[in-house]
Amino acid sequence: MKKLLVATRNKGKAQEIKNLIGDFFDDVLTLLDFAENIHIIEDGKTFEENALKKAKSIYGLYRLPTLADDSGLEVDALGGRPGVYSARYAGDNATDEERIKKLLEELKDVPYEKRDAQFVCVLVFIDENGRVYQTKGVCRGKIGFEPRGENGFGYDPIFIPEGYSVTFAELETDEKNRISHRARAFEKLKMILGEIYNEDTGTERHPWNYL
Ligand SMILES: O=c1[nH]c(=O)c2ncn([C@@H]3O[C@H](COP(=O)(O)OP(=O)(O)OP(=O)(O)O)[C@@H](O)[C@H]3O)c2[nH]1
Ligand SMILES: [Mg+2]
Repeated sequence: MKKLLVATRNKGKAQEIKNLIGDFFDDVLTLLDFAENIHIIEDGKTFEENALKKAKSIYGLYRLPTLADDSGLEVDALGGRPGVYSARYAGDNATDEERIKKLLEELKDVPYEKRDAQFVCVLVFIDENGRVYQTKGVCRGKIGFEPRGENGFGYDPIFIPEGYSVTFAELETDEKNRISHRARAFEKLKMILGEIYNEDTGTERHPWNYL
């Protein structure tokens, strides 16, 4: 029975990760399944630092294969903000609605052609031997003028991915999971997992950093 621990307390993210991880593990647990309230302080300046800290903290406690996802929304007109502060953008206990409201307020005078943004996802995976692997995925798009759609989580109702006229929250779950920043980071992670866990494929090993 091969277990994966996912170092997240975010329900929307946890669900997407379960959809995206494939069949490398028999059981995928997140911190939401744990009775203890494990809290990791995300004080890194980059997604990479925070993802590594989350993965190392949980691996250090259980020594099982562990995955962490640090992600966020970078808005060009705001010089990349909220970025690593996406979760805390409107204060520690704010809701998704409050974060969206604050962002739309900050962008109220910015015209559509200047509302470019990107979602970024960095994954750090630590295998049962303590080896660390990192991948990254980016999805570019625009910030809309009002929230639209019910699917997804977080900033999804205001993010319109490139090549689309609807928001992430208006897309079917499967469609978001084909094109999102997280989907792109998972494509690369799954190549690595394939090499770690299906060693008999006879293929050349790739460099471990798939950034
Ligand atoms: O609309 C969205 N669609 C996405 O696909 C997405 N991915 C990330 N985010 C937002 O970016 C922050 C991540 O912060 P984050 O990586 O620290 O996660 P978190 O604190 O929510 O949970 P944890 O994994 O740290 O426990 C949070 O505000 C998320 O809402 C998204 N928003
Ligand atoms: Mg967090």
